[in-house]
Amino acid sequence: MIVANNLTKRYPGGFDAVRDVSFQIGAGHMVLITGHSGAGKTTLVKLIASIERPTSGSLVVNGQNLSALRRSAIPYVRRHFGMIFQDQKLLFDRSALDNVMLPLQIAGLSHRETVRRAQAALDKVGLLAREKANPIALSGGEQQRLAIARAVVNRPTVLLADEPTANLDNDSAHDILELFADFNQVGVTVVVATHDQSWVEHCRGNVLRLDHGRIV
Ligand SMILES: Nc1ncnc2c1ncn2[C@@H]1O[C@H](COP(=O)(O)OP(=O)(O)OP(=O)(O)O)[C@@H](O)[C@H]1O
Repeated sequence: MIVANNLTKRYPGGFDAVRDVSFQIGAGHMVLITGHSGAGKTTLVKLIASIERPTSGSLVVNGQNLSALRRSAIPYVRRHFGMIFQDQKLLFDRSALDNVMLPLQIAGLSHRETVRRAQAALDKVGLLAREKANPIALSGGEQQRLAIARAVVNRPTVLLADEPTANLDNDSAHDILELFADFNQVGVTVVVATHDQSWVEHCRGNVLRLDHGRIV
């Protein structure tokens, strides 16, 4: 469950990218954040991911008030999130499998369990046959699926994505939407910021539309 009350983010310089926003996202729901360019979508996703901190208001995720957290507690909270950002930050000096193994290595899992889970995640996104490939050798859609495998390998309760289908052709974009829907089917809360209209149809009533930082 994600509950925002009167959430505001003011960037240095005094610009309010998110203004007095309140909403609730139920556990296991799939919710779209949409709106014009500059409306505040990325900022809202970063607030939920605790990459940015609110200037005022409260944001409670899975019962924890992120606005009141000590900085040192943030990495622990982030473990509940799988995150997919426009700049995927894939490591191009490692194989696809190594990229997906990384979060599990950081979490301290045994090598055997790390390989097993990373291969299962690659299988889920249809990339197991490419496990040894360098990400540079993958298409845009495949790189995005690799980023998704890495985001879900830690079994997050919330999957957050910012424009996950930007720069993809229609077919690849559709595959990504289906993948998110599959994770949502098994109970993962999915929050996606996008301009892509095909997601609006899929998410039906669960759309947060932003206009100049406010929900409309
Ligand atoms: N770090 C920052 N410092 C100052 N202003 C910022 C910063 N990040 C974003 N902004 C401003 O906040 C507003 C909202 O930006 P944001 O990236 O959240 O919008 P968006 O809806 O995701 O846009 P887009 O669809 O173009 O990615 C914009 O006017 C942007 O210029």
